[in-house]
Amino acid sequence: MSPDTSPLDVDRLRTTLLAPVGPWANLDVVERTGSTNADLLAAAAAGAPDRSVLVAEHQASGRGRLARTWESPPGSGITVSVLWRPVGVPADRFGWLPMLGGLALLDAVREFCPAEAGLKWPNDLLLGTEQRKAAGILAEMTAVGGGGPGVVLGIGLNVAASRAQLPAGATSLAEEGAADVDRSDLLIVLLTRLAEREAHWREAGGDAEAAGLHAAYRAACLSLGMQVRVELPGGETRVGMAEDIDGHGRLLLLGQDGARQGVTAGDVVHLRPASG
Ligand SMILES: Nc1ncnc2c1ncn2[C@@H]1O[C@H](COP(=O)(O)OP(=O)(O)OP(=O)(O)O)[C@@H](O)[C@H]1O
Ligand SMILES: O=C(O)CCCC[C@@H]1SC[C@@H]2NC(=O)N[C@@H]21
Repeated sequence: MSPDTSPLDVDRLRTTLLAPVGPWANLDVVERTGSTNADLLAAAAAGAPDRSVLVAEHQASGRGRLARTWESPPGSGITVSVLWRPVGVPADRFGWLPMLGGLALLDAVREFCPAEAGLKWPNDLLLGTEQRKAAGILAEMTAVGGGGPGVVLGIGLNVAASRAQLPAGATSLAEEGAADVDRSDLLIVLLTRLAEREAHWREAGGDAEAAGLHAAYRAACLSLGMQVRVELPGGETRVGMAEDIDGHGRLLLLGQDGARQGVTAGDVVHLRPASG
């Protein structure tokens, strides 16, 4: 399997996705950068508009949660960041954006890949019978000022890479039965689904229940119903049944003593099956 797919068709992306035809205000595709999230956060601080998109063919220092790295063999996947400034939505509801992004990603992946797909709370897309990680999502708040509160949501998705090119435990669409995926087609579907879900959420004032997000996420989340061990900063761990996601996007754990505790996504160092 070759890691190389055709280069992204920038003209087609722009004519399909940019206003007035499409939902996005700005779309740049760069050949190479360090991190699309870092670049778009800097652009946001300099006043980049709501609904800006940045895509990289080669991302040399992609970042994941908690200063981890995101590895992406050049031209073999999708590395994209979007900027939203959801005017009118209270910032304490922005915690739903990574999950909204996960649902849009799942919609897109299911159109191209026959394998079983689901979401691991809060930010991973898992594929196949072994439930390996094929994509990750990183949401970062924009700096205060620079055009109102906003969020940069970054998505890394493995499309054509072989397992040998990826970190242990990872997989790609190609490895799970989706050969020869056209990355431009996939990116168009992904950015369309992202814009639809976010517009719906924004119209609902960020209310995940009203936007139907809560129910959709519950149905897509593989973590729910499992006994899990959550490692928190400082080495603290919590074990319990992952019962639900609450209105703020926190994972509700039901402990063996019957007590319920909410876990915030940003605090999770690791979330694993309790037996693992
Ligand atoms: N292209 C990639 N595909 C899949 N996984 C990757 C890729 N690049 C990096 N990773 C892994 O993603 C991890 C970051 O994701 P995250 O913070 O969700 O941790 P995790 O290991 O997936 O979760 P957990 O420890 O809770 O099981 C990195 O530590 C890295 O091992
Ligand atoms: O699994 C994770 O922890 C999240 C990974 C997020 C990776 C994407 S790739 C595009 C964007 N730019 C980055 O530097 N990170 C995100």
